[in-house]
Amino acid sequence: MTYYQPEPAYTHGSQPKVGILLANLGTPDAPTAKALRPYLQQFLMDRRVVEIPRFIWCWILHCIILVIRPKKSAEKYSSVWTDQGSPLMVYAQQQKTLLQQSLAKHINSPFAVELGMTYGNPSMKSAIDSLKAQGCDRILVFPLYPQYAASSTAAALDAVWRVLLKMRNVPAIRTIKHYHDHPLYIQALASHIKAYWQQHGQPEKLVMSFHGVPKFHLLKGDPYHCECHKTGRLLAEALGLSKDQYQIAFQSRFGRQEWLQPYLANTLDALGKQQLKRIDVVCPGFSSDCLETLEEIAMEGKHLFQSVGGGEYHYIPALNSEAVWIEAMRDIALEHLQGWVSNEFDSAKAAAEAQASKQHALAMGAEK
Ligand SMILES: C=CC1=C(C)c2cc3[nH]c(cc4nc(cc5[nH]c(cc1n2)c(C)c5CCC(=O)O)C(CCC(=O)O)=C4C)c(C)c3C=C
Ligand SMILES: [Fe+2]
Ligand SMILES: [Fe+2]
Repeated sequence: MTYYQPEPAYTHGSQPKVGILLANLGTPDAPTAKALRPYLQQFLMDRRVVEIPRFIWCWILHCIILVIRPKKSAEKYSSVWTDQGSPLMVYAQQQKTLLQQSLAKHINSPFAVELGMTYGNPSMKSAIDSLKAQGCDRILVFPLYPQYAASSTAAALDAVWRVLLKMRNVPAIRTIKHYHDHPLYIQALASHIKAYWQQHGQPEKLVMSFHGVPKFHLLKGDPYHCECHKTGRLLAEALGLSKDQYQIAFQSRFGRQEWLQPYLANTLDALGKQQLKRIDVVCPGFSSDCLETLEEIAMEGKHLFQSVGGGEYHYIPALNSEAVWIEAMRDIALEHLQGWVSNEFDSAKAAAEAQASKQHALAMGAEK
């Protein structure tokens, strides 16, 4: 009997392989109360997500929330569920496949890409086990959250550490903390929004909606609020928008505590009452569409805005599997893989350096 899980057999002289672990939140296996209950339990028991003292929270969660919420959430999930499954899962799988294909054109050494979820399936353990079984002894963790938040990014990293704690032969690990201000991410968002406007025209105002977190997270040092604002400012600059042409808001408030403000619901209410002819809403913090964008923003948000006198309402889809986003993901990954893989840039640079040193040696020889 051992505390540590069994290791794949060690082979001498095998070529080191690099694994890229795409980490995302996770989603229920089905849009039913039965599938929602274990998913919400795992999610809402995470101290990163809810920081209320355990003895009080366990009681509230099990006696109230897990009795009421699974059925309500299941109804919402049903309204966005696709033939292939939950939108978050469908897009995450597409991102994984496309990133693998795109990286294959740029990396000349062995690598593998896997998808691991903080909650639900495929679990972080199954993803790391698969990478190890494929021979990866170096892993880059790439959270699909552009802005760092303790309740999203750090929760995903915790899930990775929990797996490593039970491992004898721990791989080398690198993590991507954030890319909220990365020029490639901002460019991907801007070109995606411009393409949408070319097809559908431009609104009076662009609302950028980010997932909210409790306000005390900001007061206790979580940089998420500031990173959302920086993304918003850089995106507005890239789109050439003046301050009165865009607005930042926070969605998905949960519970009674104060969350980051302004709340999206209040923003939509105010803009609707101003009788704006058209607003567009985009969610730059979500790398793919999911319940929170497709139901809360595209459906509920539209109803809110129009029920108080607002005009046209457009939800601009997330980056999902857009080519600009896959290319940005690839280049962000390559930046963090430096020294771990040999890519075509390295090969070209190495060839140029070899050529230069050869010429230098020849010249030195000629001088003698
Ligand atoms: C309880 C507090 C919550 C915090 C804090 C929180 C932070 C947070 N969440 C995301 C991204 C997503 N959240 C999603 C769903 C979702 N979020 C919460 C609660 C908190 N999130 C709940 C209870 C749920 C489940 C749905 C519901 O019952 O309302 C999703 C969508 C998942 C899907 O299956 O489609 C995403 C994505 C971030 C980025 C974040 C912190 C910045
Ligand atoms: Fe959430
Ligand atoms: Fe929500």
